[in-house]
Amino acid sequence: MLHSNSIGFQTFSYARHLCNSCTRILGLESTPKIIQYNDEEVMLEIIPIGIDVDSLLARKLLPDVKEKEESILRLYKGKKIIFGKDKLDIVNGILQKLNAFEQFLNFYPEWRDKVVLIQVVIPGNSNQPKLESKVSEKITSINSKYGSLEFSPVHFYRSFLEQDLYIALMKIADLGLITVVRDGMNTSSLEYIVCQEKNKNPLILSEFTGTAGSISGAIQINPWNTDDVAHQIKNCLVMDEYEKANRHSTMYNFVRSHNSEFWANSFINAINTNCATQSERHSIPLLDTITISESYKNSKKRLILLDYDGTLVPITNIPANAIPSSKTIESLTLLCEDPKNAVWVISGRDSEFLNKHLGSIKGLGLSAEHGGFVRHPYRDWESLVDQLDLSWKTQIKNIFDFFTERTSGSFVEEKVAAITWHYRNANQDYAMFQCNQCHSHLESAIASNLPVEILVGKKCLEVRPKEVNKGEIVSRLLESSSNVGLDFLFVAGDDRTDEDMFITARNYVNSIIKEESDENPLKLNNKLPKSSSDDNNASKEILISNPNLSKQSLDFESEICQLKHLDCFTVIVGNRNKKSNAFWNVPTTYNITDLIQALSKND
Ligand SMILES: O=P(O)(O)OC[C@H]1O[C@H](O[C@H]2O[C@H](CO)[C@@H](O)[C@H](O)[C@H]2O)[C@H](O)[C@@H](O)[C@@H]1O
Repeated sequence: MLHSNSIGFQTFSYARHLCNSCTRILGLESTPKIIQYNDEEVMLEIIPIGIDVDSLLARKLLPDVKEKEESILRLYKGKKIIFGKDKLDIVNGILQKLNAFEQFLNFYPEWRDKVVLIQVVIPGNSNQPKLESKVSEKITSINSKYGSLEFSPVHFYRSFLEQDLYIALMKIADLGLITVVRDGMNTSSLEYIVCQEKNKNPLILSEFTGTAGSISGAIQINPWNTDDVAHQIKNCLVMDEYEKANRHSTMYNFVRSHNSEFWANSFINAINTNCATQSERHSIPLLDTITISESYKNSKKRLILLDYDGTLVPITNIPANAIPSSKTIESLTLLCEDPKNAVWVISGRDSEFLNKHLGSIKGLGLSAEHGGFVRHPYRDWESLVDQLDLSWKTQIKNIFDFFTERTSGSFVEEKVAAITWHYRNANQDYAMFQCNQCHSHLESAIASNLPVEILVGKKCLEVRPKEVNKGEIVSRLLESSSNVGLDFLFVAGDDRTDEDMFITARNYVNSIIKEESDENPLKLNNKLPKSSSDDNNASKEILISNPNLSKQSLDFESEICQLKHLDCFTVIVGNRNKKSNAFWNVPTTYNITDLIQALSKND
């Protein structure tokens, strides 16, 4: 399933169950609409099944059907007919139905000779001899207790039902009774509603059916609640015509509008939309180094924001060993020496580590623990988490220690305001399993009660304060007066926490465009692509952020640049097929090192 682009579900709860299983068993990240799998997005759609209403409406008028209706009515003259058709499977709730019907006859003796339950049972997916004998016993017991020589309250047909007879039974029924304890795309309820177009008789529907979520005019029941179902049977048999008509019209309108054609179209639309989004996403272009070099050269005020692990420095097995190369240090030093540049390393590492390896670079800005601490160039470290309650750390540490003891090779990295459990050096299959257990425990038992966010990192689980993220620190830097008049913005990162930086950069560019378009509406509007009025911001943003465009676009871009020039380059390091908010991609940290070296010598 996880190799699909889209998965369609009958109900929201089925989609939720899959999400939960993927998060808890496989450790995947998910939202109610998306499961993240191997850098791919599996889209979850709720598309309840529909039936071919028109052909059923036509079929029910056939003379054969009419004939069968008349013969059944003759057979059960003077009786109310309750109808049910189910497969002989444990989940179809036949026993629950019989129990409820028995209770109804028990509670309401005045109805004993006046109602018949016609129960059609078709063979199930497997042989169910035990269930079959229980059902037979129950029917015999009801019929002997409440029936007579002339009349049996339960009429049981065990066979495949010919279509015309099935339609005739649904047309003449006074009540449809569906008591399944679990099902998916069962269409019996929909067929019953269409067949009742004229009589408008009610439907009792188990809350566990796949259609219960959409058929709001039905009487919903829990099939395990025998007494309630018994009472509802009686209420339906005495329901007034006005209520019947109201309930039926709600159900019928839904079934008509959500027919099989609508169902098929919903699937096709979902697949088209999702595939289009995914193919767009798959084309994160490789960073055009000529364009960025030219842009760098022509700019006068630059902001350069770099993540550390996986961006400036390759991933290593032991965090302490991930240290910058001399080439990286030299390039950063040169970049910082240029008065046009403000250069920052924004990392999840703690301040002590960043100080040790990057602290001596003059003019370099540092941000530690995902923005919890900052060191402006030539200043001391400043804490942004002073006011936060960090008492949760002890509780999280205890949980991480528990998993560390049981996962050989894993360890805990404790920082001031965050805490990380690393398992890169443990047996991977087992560690992944442990990580999922730990994650699941944190999500269900801890996260909702504590002011924290849980992050699935690269072979690690990290817990940090909710209020802290890299986007916040980027936002502060962009808003700071020292960055007014910025004309070159470069942001590079490799993991989930860096996405917050990309999003903030994108929003910043969009806000500038909005400002410009508000100030110069004519000039900008004349230049906007005509077909994309709803998408104006996005188009403009791409034009600004992605200078590698067609001639026509470049003309438009240069027009914007005259208003206010800003070239923004957001770059994701690693797999270019990965979902990201960055516009550009480079495959490895070495490309970043080469790039910053080239830029530092470029001016
Ligand atoms: O924001 P970053 O600079 O990317 O830091 C994120 C985390 O990086 C470190 O862990 C990761 O890198 C280690 C060294 O390559 C690797 O062994 C580990 O598996 C990775 O998860 C760091 O230890 C964490 O504190 C940072 O939050």
